[in-house]
Amino acid sequence: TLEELEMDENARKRIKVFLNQKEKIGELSDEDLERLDELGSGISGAVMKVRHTPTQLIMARKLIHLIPLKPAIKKQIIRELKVLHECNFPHIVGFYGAFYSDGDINICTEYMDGGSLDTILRRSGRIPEPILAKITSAVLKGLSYLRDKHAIIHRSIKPSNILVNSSGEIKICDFGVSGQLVSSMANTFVGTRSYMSPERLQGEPYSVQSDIWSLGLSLVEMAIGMYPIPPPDQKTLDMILDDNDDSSLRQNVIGPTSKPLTIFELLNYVVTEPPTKLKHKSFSDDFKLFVDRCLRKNPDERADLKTLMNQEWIRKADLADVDVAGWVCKTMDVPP
Ligand SMILES: COC(=O)c1c[nH]c2ncccc12
Repeated sequence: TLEELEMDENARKRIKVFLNQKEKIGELSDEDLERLDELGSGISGAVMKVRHTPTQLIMARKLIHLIPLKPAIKKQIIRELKVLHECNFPHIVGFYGAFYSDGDINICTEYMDGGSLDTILRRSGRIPEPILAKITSAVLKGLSYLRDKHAIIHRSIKPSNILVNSSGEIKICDFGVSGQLVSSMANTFVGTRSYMSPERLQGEPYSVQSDIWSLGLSLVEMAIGMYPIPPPDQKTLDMILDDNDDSSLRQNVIGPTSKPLTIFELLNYVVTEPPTKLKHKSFSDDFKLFVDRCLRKNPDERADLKTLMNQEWIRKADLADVDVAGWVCKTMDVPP
């Protein structure tokens, strides 16, 4: 129940509002959803902004195209996704329901008007450290909720799976709640970049420690504004991060000096080379220490959730008063 979870009062209220809106929905179906906008076309499927006509609720609808799917497998995935109805937490995106319709698994969730952090990053260049600290605290709480209450590990922490809205809420989505869906999608990995930990890339058994690696890599990317493998050389980093006003101009002039790595070279880099570090005077020592604790190649040396939640950088973040809502509205031209 919500009572047993430590939540502040207004977080509890928001979840109650969400749940009683959800009661009006009943069974979701394709003909009740009116397409409004495209939110993102990832590799695993597209995400649309939709309106549920019977209730007028605005939702995000993710379509996962999995062919061929035997009816028994489809039914198992939809059944396993029902666990999402019990995932009610301030830092987990709300779930309205899942259904199957002409070849697609449809997952309908809460619409977040600030969108995902990869979109934000493309718009804003990079994310200020105080905002990143709030984001990290939210992600750590979300990961510990999933593990402690549902024994789930996320499996794909990355900027595109962290969502924000104009109320300043920060939530994670797209976690591996359905084992069957995870295995049905296992060999559909496509893409030019990876947030996977070295142990997972090498097919070793992995745990929530693997999510910690992905969090660390995502933090470096959001802090410097570019995918951090291979790590940019110090000159490029100084060029990007030194607070002279024409740094954005010079950033275009500089550009990547070496040719981009192929996906194989990139994955090989993660497994064979030393981990990326955050090195620049514009970042606090606490932040650099936190990232170092996340980006250890040996999962046993990598800090665990509990340790990270007690790190100085996070303790200060939880006490800090940061206007996340204002930052989201300014960055995404969303009305406050
Ligand atoms: C996979 O889920 C999503 O991408 C999203 C869930 N809710 C959203 N709201 C805005 C943008 C993307 C999403």
